[in-house]
Amino acid sequence: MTQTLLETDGLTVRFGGHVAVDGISCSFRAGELTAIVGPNGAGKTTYFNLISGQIPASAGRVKLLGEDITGLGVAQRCRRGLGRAFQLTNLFPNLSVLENVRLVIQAHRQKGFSLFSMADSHTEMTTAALAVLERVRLDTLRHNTVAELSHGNQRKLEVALLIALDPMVYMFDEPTAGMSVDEAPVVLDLIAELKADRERTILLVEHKMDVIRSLADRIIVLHNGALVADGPPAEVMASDIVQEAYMGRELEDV
Ligand SMILES: Nc1ncnc2c1ncn2[C@@H]1O[C@H](COP(=O)(O)OP(=O)(O)OP(=O)(O)O)[C@@H](O)[C@H]1O
Repeated sequence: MTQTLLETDGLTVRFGGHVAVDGISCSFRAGELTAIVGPNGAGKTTYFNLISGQIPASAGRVKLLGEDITGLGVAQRCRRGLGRAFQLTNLFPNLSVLENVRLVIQAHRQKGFSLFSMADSHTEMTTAALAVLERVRLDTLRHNTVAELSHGNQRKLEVALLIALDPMVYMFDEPTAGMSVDEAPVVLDLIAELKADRERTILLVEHKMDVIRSLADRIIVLHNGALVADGPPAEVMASDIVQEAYMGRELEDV
């Protein structure tokens, strides 16, 4: 049986009187790409924020590889294998693209500091960083600073940094938003490549139907903070519940 990597169990967050994520219980298995869809304000980003630890849950649990990580912060979850695309604002805009990737690799490996191994590991980490940059076709821009990159290339760098972390769970939030028609396929191909590695699971918040169709093995639908549909793409997209959610009609009766 395919291994469950990530689970949320009754995950809930309230902002004042508003329940933004309402008791979501869901499991994510290795080798699966799950698209998370729903109308604006459905709770998709908030669900992501709860999983990655950006905001604390009001109730419920998050489990990674069966272990309860609800009480852990973002960095601790990241170290355990939960990877969400970086906010580039958290990086070093005046360092080069290569330096940024190398720093992530270095931080991730957390090797003990040794003068003898330092030179070797520096060379090895540079090689590893370059390999990651080649995968997103940013190797030719490796000496540019992050601040000099176009928006599309900054998004590609976000994906590169995530790959450098080598997580068990990849979380992408509209990874091709703002990219040109030329730039988007590189990122989509990469996500398809990551998916081919049957040991990871990928969560994708996405509005673009063509992207969902080409990548998703499964779709979960959120509406008013609740999980209202879960299944294979063709089935879910054809369901009344999704048709109604996207038409903006009420779901109370469902
Ligand atoms: N920090 C917050 N304080 C108060 N309300 C919030 C907060 N964050 C989100 N919300 C509310 O929670 C609900 C869900 O928002 P969320 O951004 O998760 O939706 P979404 O499905 O990601 O929408 P979109 O597709 O527009 O990005 C919305 O009503 C939003 O206004």
